[in-house]
Amino acid sequence: MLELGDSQKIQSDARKARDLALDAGVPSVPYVDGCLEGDGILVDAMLGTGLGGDVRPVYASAFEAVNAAGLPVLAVDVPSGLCADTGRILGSAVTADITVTFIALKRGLFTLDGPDCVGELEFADLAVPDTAHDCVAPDVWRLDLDTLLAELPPRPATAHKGHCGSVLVIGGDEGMGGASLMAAEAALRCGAGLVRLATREQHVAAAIARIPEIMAHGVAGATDVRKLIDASDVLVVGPGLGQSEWSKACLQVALQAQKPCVLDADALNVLASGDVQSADLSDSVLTPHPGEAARLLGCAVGEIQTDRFAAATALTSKLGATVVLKGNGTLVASQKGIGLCDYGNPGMASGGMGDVLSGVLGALIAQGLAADDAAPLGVCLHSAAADIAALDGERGLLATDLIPVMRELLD
Ligand SMILES: NC(=O)C1=CN([C@@H]2O[C@H](COP(=O)(O)OP(=O)(O)OC[C@H]3O[C@@H](n4cnc5c(N)ncnc54)[C@H](O)[C@@H]3O)[C@@H](O)[C@H]2O)[C@@H](O)CC1
Ligand SMILES: Nc1ncnc2c1ncn2[C@@H]1O[C@H](COP(=O)(O)OP(=O)(O)O)[C@@H](O)[C@H]1O
Repeated sequence: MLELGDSQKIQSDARKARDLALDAGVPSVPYVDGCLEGDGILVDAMLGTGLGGDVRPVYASAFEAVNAAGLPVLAVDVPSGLCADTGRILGSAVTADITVTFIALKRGLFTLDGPDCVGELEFADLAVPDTAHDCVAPDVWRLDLDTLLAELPPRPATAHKGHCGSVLVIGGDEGMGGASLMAAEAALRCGAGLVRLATREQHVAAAIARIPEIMAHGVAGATDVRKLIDASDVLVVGPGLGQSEWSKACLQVALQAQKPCVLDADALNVLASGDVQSADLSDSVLTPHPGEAARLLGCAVGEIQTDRFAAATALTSKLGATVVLKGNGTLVASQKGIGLCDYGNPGMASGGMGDVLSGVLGALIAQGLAADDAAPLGVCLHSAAADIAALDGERGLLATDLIPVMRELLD
């Protein structure tokens, strides 16, 4: 046992654990620079869930030494330096190979920096009885794809395309026709009965050539879009929408329609700019990445990432919608609480991933799910598909690679 800091100051349970170790004959020596040479396993039991502000320099230098030692690291409960509540590294943290967490899963292990510090996660309940857990309501739910998939009703044998809902994707300003096309393709492949696309005229031929099942329309402005909105059940607005006058007119008419919407990308940016009048979004899903979330809340990206749980809650309260705060450990916030998706991988950091997600969500709402049920399922489906697709490698993973995998998972 290597003791870091003043052992006289160790209190409560930490002191009990130290005394037990000493009573059991575990030799104890002070931690000094260079003492980590040799072989074996490093057990990181330095700092835990009580950590408040940034770690002090003496700890930070020990963390760096642990990380540089080249030995396997097992962290107990939480890797030292990681905030168990937010998943943020508090200045410096241990990067573990395995973390054994006790009694309950801590939400910070699953989002932001958490997964990078945790390594493989093991859970030990320490035989705490269920009655103790019954006294504490979890504030975040870990989403499970199989459980969520069970909520999607099977198609009746008599189903026809009119039963499966119609999605209208609105987007694809100059230079971004691909974004709205990816959303439309994902919506069709995730089971929407009909998919229409309202886009710039110049993208129509390419859209039909790639996917003739999509009804692609060139729209010049609000009047053209309104006709398509009237024929559709769910609107997916934003992929490649841009922020031009055309973009604003398309978004405004969509919001006025009071139909369930999935708002993504530039729809969120235009909404944040205040250039359109918002509407009742209670049946809608908004899918900001941290940059878009910052614009919507009028703060810096760093503030969003400092506490993603607080940011997701603030967004759902401010906008009155189900909110998907994207990124490593995506959060789904609604009136039901916060769901956390721990599927997904860094291969997803490539253009178009969010556009595909918006189409998935549109398809699920079109098939009868409420916004706050479609969002957790769609997010898990998308990220779990990315994990399967990334078995061929994370680098070079394309957003459209997810689409056939999602189809398989859905069936
Ligand atoms: N093939 C296509 O047509 C594509 C079109 N796209 C569309 O392009 C439009 C604009 O996308 P841009 O990428 O320019 O703008 P973004 O708003 O996505 O990104 C602009 C800036 O926001 C911040 N940001 C983005 N992601 C972040 C994250 N995860 N965490 C923290 N900060 C983050 C960064 O500072 C970034 O430089 C959207 O409408 C989008 O749908 C993109 O989806 C890419 C593919
Ligand atoms: N490192 C990561 N780990 C897990 N998921 C990620 C990671 N990076 C990106 N993603 C996911 O990929 C998608 C990216 O969406 P977005 O940033 O809107 O992309 P785009 O604007 O190119 O469509 C989101 O679903 C996000 O959660």
